[in-house]
This record gives sequence, C-alpha cells and structure tokens, in this order.
Amino acid sequence: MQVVNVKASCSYTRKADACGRLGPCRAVKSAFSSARPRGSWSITRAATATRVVEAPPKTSIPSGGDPWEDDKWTKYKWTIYRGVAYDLTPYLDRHPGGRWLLNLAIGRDATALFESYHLRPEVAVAHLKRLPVLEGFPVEAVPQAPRPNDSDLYNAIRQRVRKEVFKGSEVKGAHRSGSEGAALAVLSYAAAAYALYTYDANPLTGGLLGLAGAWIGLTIQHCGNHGAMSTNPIVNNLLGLTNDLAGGSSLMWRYHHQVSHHVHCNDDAFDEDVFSAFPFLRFDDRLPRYWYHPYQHIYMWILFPFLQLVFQVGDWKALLDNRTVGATMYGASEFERQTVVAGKLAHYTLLYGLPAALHGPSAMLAGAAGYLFTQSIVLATTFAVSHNISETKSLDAGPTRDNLDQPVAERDWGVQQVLTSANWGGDVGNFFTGGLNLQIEHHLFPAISFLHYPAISKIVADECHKRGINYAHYTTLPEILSSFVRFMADAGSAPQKPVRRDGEMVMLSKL
Ligand code: HEM
Repeated sequence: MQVVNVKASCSYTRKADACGRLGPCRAVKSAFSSARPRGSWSITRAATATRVVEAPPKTSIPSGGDPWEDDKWTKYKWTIYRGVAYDLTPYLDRHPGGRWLLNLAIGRDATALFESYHLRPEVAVAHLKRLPVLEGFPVEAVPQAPRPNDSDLYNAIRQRVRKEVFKGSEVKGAHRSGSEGAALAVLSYAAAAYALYTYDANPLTGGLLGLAGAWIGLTIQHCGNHGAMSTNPIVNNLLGLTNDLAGGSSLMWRYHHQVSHHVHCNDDAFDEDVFSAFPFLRFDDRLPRYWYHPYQHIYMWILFPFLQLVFQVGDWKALLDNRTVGATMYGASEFERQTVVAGKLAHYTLLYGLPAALHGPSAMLAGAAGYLFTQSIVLATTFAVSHNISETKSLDAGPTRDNLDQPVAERDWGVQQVLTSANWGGDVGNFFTGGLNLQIEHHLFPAISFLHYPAISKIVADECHKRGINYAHYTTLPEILSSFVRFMADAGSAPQKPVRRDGEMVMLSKL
C-alpha cells in the first residue's frame, strides 16, 4: 500500500457535492477525482512531507462546457442516468412520484436514486427513454453515482420481493399502501399532545409533545418524503411537510437524507451523516482525532438533547447557501424554498408563540425545553444506532471496509447498503419507528411502505445468508444501543486511519 503526500485546496471542497458537482474550481483543484462534500476538513495524503497540488489532473472542464455554469446546459433541467444526459423538463409535471421528488435528480447523476426508488425499474426506464437526450453533454464532468441495478444481490432480492411479497400487485401501488392507519395514529397522538401542551405548557406536556415530534420525524415525514406513505404523491408531499411543523425542513431533509445519506451510506466523503457532527463527535476513525474524542461516548449524551436546535441553524444556512452540508439543491423550486420559511414560521408559532401568548414566557420556555430535549434524544439515538456499530462501520479491515474502500462507481451498492446498516427488534419497533428499526430493508427499498419491511426482511436475510454477507440484526433496542456506545468509545480512541482515493491512501485533515 503506497502512502503519498498531498494537501488539498479548500476552494475545491466549496463546490463539491454528494452525487452532484465535481467541484471544478478553475483556480486550484484537488488531485483526486472523487467529489467531496464541503466540510471543515480537507484531504491530506498521509505524508512524510506535504505539498500543495495546483495542477488539475483529472477535473478540468471538459470540452462540452461546464454543465452547472454554461447557459448551453443550465437552460435544461438535466439529469444523468447510466452515462446519458436527459432533459427532464417535459416530465416535471408528469412524474407519477411527484415533481418534488423528481427535482432531486436535477443537476446530478441520478442513477442510484432512480434504481433504488422504482420497484418496477423497467417501467421507469421506458418513460426515461422517451425523454430528450442531450447530445454533446459533458457527462464526464459529473461524478458517477452508484448503479444499484448492477448489484447481483439487489436484483435477486428485488425480484423475490416482487414475486413473493407483492405478487404482481405492485402494478396497483401495493408497495406504497398499508401505512394509512399508522399515519392516522401518529397524527391523532400529535394533535392530542399539542392540545395538552397549549392547555398547560410545562416540561411534562412539552416532553409528550416531543415524543409526537420524534414519532412524526421517524414515521410520517420520513416515509412521506421518501414517497412511500401513499400511492398519491400529493399525500406523500403533505405528510413530508409535517417535518417542517415538527421543527425540521422537508426540503433540506430530502437532499441531506436521500441524496447524500441514502445513496452513499457510511461513505466518509459523501454521506453527510458521517461528518456533519465533526469535530464535536467523531463518527468514523477516518476523521481526525482530537484529545476529547476518547470521551465522546460520555459527553454525547449532553450534546444529543440539542440536536433540534442544531437543525434550526443548519436549515437556515442551507436555505441561504442552496445546499445542505453534503448536497447542492440544484433542482429546488422557488415554491419549495418558500415552504421552508413558511414551515419555520409555523413551527416557531406553534412551539413558542402560542404557548407564550397563552401562558407567559416562563411556562413556554419550560414546555419548549421539554419538547426539544425529548424529540432530540429520541431522534439522535434511533438514527445513530442504525449505522454506527462495529458491524456497519468496522474500525478494522473486513468486508464493510473493503466495500467502502472501492470507488463509488465500482462498489456493489446493494452489498454496501446491507453492510452499513443494522436492524433491531421486530413488529412493535417497526410500528413506532416507521420501519427504521429494519434499517437494512429501508435502505434497500426507501420507497416501499414500512409495513412491508418485516416480510421483506426474511428475503433479505436469506439472500445475504446464501452469499455469506453479514446481516446485522439485534433483538432489542437496548442491545444495539450498548453496541453503539461501545462503538463510539472505540471510534473516539482509535488512531486516524487513511482512506482510499483513486487507489491511493489519503488522510483527512482539518483545515
Ligand atoms: C429521472 C427520471 C425519472 C423517471 C423517468 C421516473 C419515472 C417514474 C415512473 C414511470 C413511475 C411509475 C412507476 C410504476 O408505476 O411502476 C415513477 C414512480 C415513482 N418515482 Fe420516479 N422517475 C424518475 C425519477 C425519480 C426520482 C429521482 C425519484 C426519487 C428521488 C423518484 C421516485 C418515484 C417514486 C417514489 C415513485 C412511486 C413509486 C413507484 O411507483 O414505484 N423518481 N417514476
């Protein structure tokens, strides 16, 4: 293994994007060709000496022009599927999954989104092939997304899911049906908790409302924004917008969660869940280690209750920058951007304004604190356990590390989703977490209603078993929680490891 010495430029990282722009800054460019998200750290190849790279060996603007800057291309709503650029303009208002989901494909290689969202890919491909192809488009300037349909594992699982679980009824949208009752339960509980909160704002009623906020976050907004809660895209969109009422932003969430996290699960360069908490928390031993990280498994419990407040800052910043930490929002419409502002105002009015007017500022603050802390801690822990245990982010050499060490375009995407996710519990956990306890199935089929995950999990486990692929399943939440705490302790203490980029081993370093 050769270790070489490079210090990359921050100008490059300012424009790079998960599955989007390659960041072809004309002044100074990086020496590695994988796109990197904007973050607070840069790449330093583990070095005996360090040098600044000024030559742009692999990222120069191709002769076809700059797809994100040149009028020739920006006049189109372009996307790339398997090396071919298409103009989505004529399809925007005709997409059966809704325009708001199709927007995610604009300005990037959308192959992974496309192949992981359509249970009948042959139908979606037939529609795609009827769209205008952009001849002469500089496809090589756009980072290649993973290609789920190249995964033997994924194809085998999907085929069996269609045959054994849906038995052809996916034609009628059966895969997006079934969770209406769960949506009603969540909304009813949220309405009752809010009535109680406005009647008497205190830490207890705030905490009960916080549970509603977390349940919305895990279930109806999550599945709605994935297009999985209903056969009607408008219903999905509306359920997705409950994210805004609960204190998040459905628009930011779609880019952060769907474009960055889902497509690139646990990739240190593209999955913003890996690095967005850095330097406070070190979720990966490929990030630099600071003196306080060995204690992170203790102090993280003091940080987690503030997660919701961190969302507030992040959402406003993303709106101003037109990008989340890991993904640029090339396709976000003006209307979608306006819903962010409207949603924030509605949330602030409901959580702070109305109770302050009814009961005074002190009661409001006590109640709101109960809400924020409860919602944050439930969300932080349920999210974190799914991808941060030794099986899903191994600190030592092994299949997970081998998979992630491969270039994005060459990785087996199906295997990556299985190896980097972990399950816990059964049907009860499934109901209360909107299927997020069956994280492996959720990552393989984000657009399938979560009530089908228990049936799908049997097929996934079987196919993994046949191929000798590890399928991580914990019986209970406390079990996976303690594994998560152990992982955080280990990741906080582990020496920094280099990552592989273009065949070379490189170290990430703070700017
Ligand atoms: C890029 C071009 C795209 C085309 C041509 C396209 C086409 C289609 C078609 C034909 C369907 C109906 C499928 C069926 O009846 O089986 C559909 C459904 C759907 N699409 Fe797309 N789609 C595109 C991109 C996307 C993207 C980027 C997403 C998500 C981020 C997405 C999410 C969905 C969802 C959730 C459904 C409903 C689920 C389903 O029917 O399987 N689509 N799309």
